[in-house]
Amino acid sequence: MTGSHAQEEKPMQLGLVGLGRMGFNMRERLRAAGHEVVGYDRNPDVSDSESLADMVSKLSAPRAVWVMVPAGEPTRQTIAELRDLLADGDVVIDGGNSRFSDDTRNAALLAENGIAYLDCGVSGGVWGKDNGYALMVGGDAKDVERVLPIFDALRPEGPREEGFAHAGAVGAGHYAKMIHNGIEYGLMQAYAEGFELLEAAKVIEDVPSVVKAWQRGTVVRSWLLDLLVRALDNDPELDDLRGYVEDSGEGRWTVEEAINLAVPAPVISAALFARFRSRQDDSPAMRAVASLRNQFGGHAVQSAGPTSGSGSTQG
Ligand SMILES: NC(=O)C1=CN([C@@H]2O[C@H](COP(=O)(O)OP(=O)(O)OC[C@H]3O[C@@H](n4cnc5c(N)ncnc54)[C@H](O)[C@@H]3O)[C@@H](O)[C@H]2O)C=CC1
Ligand SMILES: O=C(CO)[C@H](O)[C@H](O)COP(=O)(O)O
Repeated sequence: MTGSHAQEEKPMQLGLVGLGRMGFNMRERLRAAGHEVVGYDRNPDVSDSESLADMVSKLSAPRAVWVMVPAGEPTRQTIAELRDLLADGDVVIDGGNSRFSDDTRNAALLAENGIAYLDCGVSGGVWGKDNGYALMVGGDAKDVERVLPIFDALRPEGPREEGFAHAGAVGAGHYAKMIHNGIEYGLMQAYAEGFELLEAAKVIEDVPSVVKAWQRGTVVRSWLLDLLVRALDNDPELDDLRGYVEDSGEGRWTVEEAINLAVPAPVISAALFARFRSRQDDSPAMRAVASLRNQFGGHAVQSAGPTSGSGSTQG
């Protein structure tokens, strides 16, 4: 981490649960900023503590604990355990990609023992250690204020408002991160379709050089474009990997919200569905379309060969 934040001056102690791709680097960044981090991970190779209880026992009250484990059951379970290990006046921050609807439940559970709760959407991926993490926080202002030195150490350098937002009450941080990820799906899909079109067009002789040229001065320059350039530097036609794309849930939740709010979100929805399509070897829907065209118009279909899509054409 280069340079410094004016707000970093108050060193804090933090318990950090989950030291994987994100938590491990966050621990590094926090320590580099002068904070004391006591980590716990189920993987003893990276853990500073033997158990969650052991981690908590190494912290001085009032304690702050950041949870950075997989979203869903592992996060809910960790927070339920923290409810019994922590006490009145402590605070828990969930930095994972939890669904915003989990936050009210987690906050209520912790409140039973007087423990405060903040939800924090984190963006920056595995690059955050050096670049900083953009943070979107939900919860009470007084709790946000308490852990501001931690947020300041994690966020990118520069004006706080350009890498940090107290987005609203509990749930607002994860809601903001959900929409961020929905946008991420749409942006990635647009670059991906542009890439495929460039590849398909016979007029373009060097696709990576065109994409690289877009990095400066263009309307479409962005960090995702920079990452595409980086990927094409290593593998100019991206043929070292399969076009199979998983999803974590964030895109689905964004589309669910679009439906709940009756907000048209055709780009994000299409990007989500493109991922589902990427997991199919053949498309039952397209078999139905081909079959119907054949039924009504006698249009040719391809027979299913030993490998889908490679069959012969039938009139
Ligand atoms: N990888 C990314 O780009 C980003 C991930 N996130 C979120 O951050 C969280 C962590 O993600 P990653 O670090 O990528 O995942 P990861 O799978 O690399 O790491 C998760 C870590 O948590 C540990 N763990 C799992 N259950 C545990 C438990 N009950 N107690 C203690 N440790 C436990 C695992 O051993 C592992 O080291 C997830 O909620 C994810 O959605 C958020 C922003 C970006
Ligand atoms: O939050 C992230 C980036 O901002 C994570 O990388 C997340 O896993 C991306 O979402 P998905 O796995 O659904 O593509």
